[in-house]
Amino acid sequence: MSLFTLPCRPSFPIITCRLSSSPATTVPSPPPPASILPPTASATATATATATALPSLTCALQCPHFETCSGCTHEFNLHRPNIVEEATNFFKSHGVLDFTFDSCRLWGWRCRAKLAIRGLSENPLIGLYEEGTHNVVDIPQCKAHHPNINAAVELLRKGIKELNIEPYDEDQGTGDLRYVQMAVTTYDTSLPASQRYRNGKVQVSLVWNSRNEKSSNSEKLNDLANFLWRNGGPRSNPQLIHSVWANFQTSTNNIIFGNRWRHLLGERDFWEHVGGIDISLDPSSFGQANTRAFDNLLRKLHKYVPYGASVADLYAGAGVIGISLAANRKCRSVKCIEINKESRPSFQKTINRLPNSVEGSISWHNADTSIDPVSWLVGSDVIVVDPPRKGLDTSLIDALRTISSHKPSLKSLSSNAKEEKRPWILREREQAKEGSVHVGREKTVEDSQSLPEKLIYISCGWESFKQDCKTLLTSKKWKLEKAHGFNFFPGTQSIEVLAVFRRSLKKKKTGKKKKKQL
Ligand SMILES: C[S@@+](CC[C@H](N)C(=O)[O-])C[C@H]1O[C@@H](n2cnc3c(N)ncnc32)[C@H](O)[C@@H]1O
Repeated sequence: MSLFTLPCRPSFPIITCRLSSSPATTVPSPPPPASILPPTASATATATATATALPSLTCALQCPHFETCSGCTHEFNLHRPNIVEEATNFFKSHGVLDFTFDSCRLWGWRCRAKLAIRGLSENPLIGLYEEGTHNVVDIPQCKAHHPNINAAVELLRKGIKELNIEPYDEDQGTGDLRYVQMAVTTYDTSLPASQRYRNGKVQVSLVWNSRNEKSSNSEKLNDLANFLWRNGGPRSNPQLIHSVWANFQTSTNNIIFGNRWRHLLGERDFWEHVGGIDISLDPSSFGQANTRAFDNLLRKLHKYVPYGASVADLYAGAGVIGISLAANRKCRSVKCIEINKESRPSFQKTINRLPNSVEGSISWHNADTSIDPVSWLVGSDVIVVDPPRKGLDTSLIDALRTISSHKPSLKSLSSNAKEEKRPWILREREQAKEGSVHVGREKTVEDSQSLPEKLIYISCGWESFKQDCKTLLTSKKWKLEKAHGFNFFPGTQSIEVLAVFRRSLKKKKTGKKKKKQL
């Protein structure tokens, strides 16, 4: 059976709403009647409008899994979650009157999904946990997923049934298949740009309940991978599956991935194009779920970084933000700091593909931002932070709050210098070895001692952002200059924030010393 006769291959909604400014007093539109038809391609719109002007009918989730699945909490007005109101008021109260909100793509936006697999081989459940439980809800028609994730899930379901693959049983610790990660690449330059998104190919990572590929159930794993490849690989038209990976995990905790990864079939490297650069992402590295919205954010971010700046990208993952700045803003130096060592190969591949015209030093450091954060601040003009939902580490917040008191200590300088000898840099095309340093430009003493003038905070956790923002502002060391919101997770009450802070410089005393009165 061809993939396209599968009953659950969804239609492809491509409505895009775009709000350029965010009036604080928008009245939410009433919910649409239950019987409205799903949006169609003819409803495509890219409009600059206020929320009240947009018909809510075109912006409703209309997902059959709403309420049973925990993924979405917000059914109507996807283009403008209520939190935007709160954000607008929050930023206004801190002096930013022109907060903008980009509502981005409303359906089919999720290009990266981790799904649990439970149930029985004859009736597998592939989806998310029901709120507050470990009961998996099947979500074959998820409206958030890129449609090709849903198609790949259906193919996987078919494979599980045909090959009698046993889904994982959490209580017993038995079964074969625990989770699947599906990641879509829309990078295919053989297609016209307008067709690339809808023809995205899916990298499938099967989380297998065994220690490694030599375990007794590994034959089944290979059978399942071959099934996916035979039915969705290059022989199917259009190709659905980009590649198949295995991850081995036997622990009984809730951690999805184990440490062992194996590439099984298809292309090993996964490429995407965002922020003006080609990026490589291995399945073990962090990747943003909403590719299009992330691209919008990066393009906005570029404008806030001066040409030739020296940048520290903290919580960098595979360094996508930092490298994109290096390429677009001709940065003198970019340091990416990331705790997960698995992100290193992706960083290296991305660097190798940069055009030769990108000069300057770009490095990736496997380090914990919370340990000696001052050493990353000193010598940078701009700090970019993109922490997990819980927000900035306390030690980093403290370093930023007391920033001007950081005369670069000998410790900071030497620890930075020490790090500089160890980064995983670099441009393999220049045959740099691990442990060697590529510096496009010698570091000057002046560089090493300067303190950042700008802090750019990218946040996926609104509550922690508000807290961190207030802490920075009450320190009087930072002023909030600009803020933008992006609809990274339509269907939820979450937004991604890009906030720009400028360091308050002490005014120099201009008056002459008063003469002592005689
Ligand atoms: C929201 S992700 C952002 C990744 C990257 N900026 C991107 O957009 O692809 C947060 C990243 O911070 C990393 N991280 C978490 N705690 C960290 C720490 N203490 N020091 C350094 N990196 C950390 C995580 O591993 C993850 O890759």
